[in-house]
Order: sequence, then C-alpha cells, then structure tokens
Amino acid sequence: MNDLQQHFNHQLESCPDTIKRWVIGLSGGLDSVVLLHLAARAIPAEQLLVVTVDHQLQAQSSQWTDFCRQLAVSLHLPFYHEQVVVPEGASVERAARDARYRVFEKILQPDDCLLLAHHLNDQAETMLFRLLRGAGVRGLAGIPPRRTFGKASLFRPLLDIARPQLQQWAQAEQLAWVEDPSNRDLSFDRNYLRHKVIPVLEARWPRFARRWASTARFMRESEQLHQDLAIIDSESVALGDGLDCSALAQLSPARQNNLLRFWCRAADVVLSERQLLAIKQLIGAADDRQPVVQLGHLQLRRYQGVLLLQTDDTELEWGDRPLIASLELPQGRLVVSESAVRGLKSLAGVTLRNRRDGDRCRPLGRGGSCSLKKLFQESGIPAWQRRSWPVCVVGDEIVALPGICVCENWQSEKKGSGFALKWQPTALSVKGDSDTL
Ligand SMILES: Nc1ncnc2c1ncn2[C@@H]1O[C@H](COP(=O)(O)OP(=O)(O)OP(=O)(O)O)[C@@H](O)[C@H]1O
Repeated sequence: MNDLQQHFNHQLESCPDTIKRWVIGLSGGLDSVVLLHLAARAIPAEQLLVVTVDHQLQAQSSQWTDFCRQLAVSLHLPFYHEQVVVPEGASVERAARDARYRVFEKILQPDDCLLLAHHLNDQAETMLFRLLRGAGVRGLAGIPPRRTFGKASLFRPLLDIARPQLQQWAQAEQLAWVEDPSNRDLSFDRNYLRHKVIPVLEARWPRFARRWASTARFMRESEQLHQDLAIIDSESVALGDGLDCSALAQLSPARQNNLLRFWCRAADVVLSERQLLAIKQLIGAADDRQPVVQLGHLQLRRYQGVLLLQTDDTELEWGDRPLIASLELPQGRLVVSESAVRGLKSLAGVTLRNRRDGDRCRPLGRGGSCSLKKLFQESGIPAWQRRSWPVCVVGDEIVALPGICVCENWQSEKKGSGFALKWQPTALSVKGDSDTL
C-alpha cells in the first residue's frame, strides 16, 4: 500500500467507532477526487455517500456534476447532488460555501461524518488570508482537522498533505479530474494568494506551509485556553442573562475583552476592536442615558449596572390581542401557567395591549393605585423593554402586568389557583461556544 493510502487509513482509525456513514464532499477537483478514491479503497461502499453541490455559477457546472456522478457510479457508490442558487453579494465564494454547507447540514445524520479534501496548502492560504484581514488567535487557528457539524461531525483527513503530493498520487493512479477556470481568476483574493503570493514564499521557505500548520495548532490550543478562561470568568461576572459591569471591571483589560468576545460570539457576533471600545464606553456611561451599542442585528445595553444583549428593539404591537395561552414571539415569551399563589382568576375577556401614557392600576396588596411607570421602576424593568411589555386589560381596566402584578378584584379566590403570567423579553445568555471554525 502506498504512503498516501496508509496515511488516510491511519487518519480514519483515529475517528470514533460510532461513525456509521462517511459523506464525501466531491467537487470534481483534484483534491476531492483523490479523497474519494482513497475512501473508496478503505471504506465499504454501503457506508459511503458521495455528495456534489452544483453552485450554478459557471456555464459548465452541470457537466461537472455529471462528471462527479459518473465517477461515483464507476466506483459503485451512492451519489447525491443538489443545485443551489447562490445569492449575489459582496463575496460569491463565501455565499457559495454557505449554500454548500447548508446542503451538507441537511443531509447529515447524527452518526455521519463529512469528509472534505482540504490540504496543507489550503491551510497556509487560509492563515495568510486571515492575517491580511487582521485576524486574532481564533482566526489564525486556521482550518480545524475535525469538529462537530450540525448533528454530525466533519473531518479533513488530508489536512497534513501538501497539494503536490496529492497531484503525484493522482497522476500515478491515472485519475481524471476537472479544472474550474474560476480558480485562475486573480480578482478573487484566494486565487491571488495561491498563484502570486504563496509561490514566492515557497521558493524562499520551502517548508513554510508545514511550519504554519504548527502555528495553527498552537493557536487552536491558545484559543481553547481563552475559552476556558472565559467560562471561569463568566462564573463571577454573569448575572442572569447579562454581565455585571462592576464584576467585569475587576478583571484585567485583556480578560474583559476575552469574556466580552466569547459572550458576544455565543450570539454569533464577532466583535471588532471598534465595537469593543464602544462597549467599554457603554460600561462607563450613565444609566439615565439609556446607552446602547448596535452589534449587527443585536443591541448591547447597560441597565442598572448589567450588560444585556437584546435581539431586537422593534416595538411589539399587541393590538388588543386576546390572552388565550402562552406565546412565543421573536421579542419575547409570554408564559401562562397555573399559579402557585393567587393568580389572575380568569383569562375570559382579557386582552393584551401596549402601555399608554398615564396608565395606572391597583396592584393587589398595595392598597391603592400606582402608575405603571413606578411599577416598572420598582421591578427593575429596563426602560427600553417597557414599550413592548404586555398590559392585560378587560375593557378599560388593567387587570395584570405579567411578571409584575395582578390587580385588585382580578385575583383568584384562593392560593394555588388562577393563572400566573410572565413576560420574558428575549435576551441572550452566556454559554460556552463550540469550535465552529
Ligand atoms: N461543489 C462542491 N460539492 C461538494 N463538495 C465540495 C464542493 N466544493 C468543495 N467541496 C468540498 O470542500 C473541499 C474544500 O473546497 P474549497 O477549497 O473550494 O473549499 P472552501 O470550503 O470554499 O474553502 P475554505 O473552507 O478554505 O474557505 C473540497 O476539497 C471538497 O471536499
């Protein structure tokens, strides 16, 4: 058996025994054709599935799909293909990749492993590309050899192999593959690096890609340590769904940044340096100014010394909606359950509306009327959440404020009966982040 096949078989042995099916991403290019042949010689056909995604970006794309199908058929392997429509936008490469990964994710079952043919030169290119864009430790960790992927796992068994070795093997085995002419288009940054920059580095430092692969491993380890530290720090800084600003300020600036990055990444936000700076200013701003930092589709706010990440600020219009049962909305969750104390006696005729200027009600046990503004303040409800807070009314009378009070004359007869109401505005909590590179 030759070296490359041995290497591949050895890589497979390092995978968990629980894997039932291997799904091979076949583009028809040299790398994935080699991967397919290696896999077909090492894995029984009934445990393999070949998948090709047609991005429809080139006139010949359906011919490439035909090529891939014929190759799979010639090896007696099951084949699946799907055409995707890649949305136009700033980066076609990225959009195509996202569309492709969505197809993979749809197909994969829990005990599947997706095999992709990234190699050592892809790793070097990725690192250089990210460095040029100002990546940090996480970006320079490069392409990970394995990770979880949706319900399944993803593995790149050729990541230690240089492209010339794949080419030699393909030639020795007399394999055929397709060449994508767009790989020569130097207007794409990746192609420019591959054809113009990397060869210059290679000529002077022939082993640079292998050295960078070690750097990527160091970076991955460092990134893991950063994540571990963020989890430790969040134990003392997390408060409910938010971060306690004074506890955060006790950490060193680097640990603050680290925790903020991880916390935001859990909500899919990658913080830029400018955004980090804005957050630091937000931490020091006065509460009455209702400070906010916009982070893409999210908003970071500070209220009563706590940083909160909100999904959306669009005001929720209740529009006299009848209160029937619990509700799940993008802006929050209205929970209706059995009350352990004296809850709202009935839902009959109760509707939900937005708060109005000058609204007052008579909370149970208070012995008088009180403004909603005061009730919100006393309950520590941040000002920006009040506009969308549901107000329960029967006709013109306020009968309850979910999570805050039930009003006189609307409570159940005895304890442990009636309905408990809660309004939980959507907020994102601190949680560990898996490796999603
Ligand atoms: N159209 C496709 N259909 C199925 N699999 C594909 C397709 N294109 C790429 N792949 C798989 O993904 C691997 C990497 O391809 P490519 O280098 O184009 O990837 P990328 O995911 O865009 O790269 P990167 O992750 O480095 O940005 C290929 O070797 C192949 O296994």
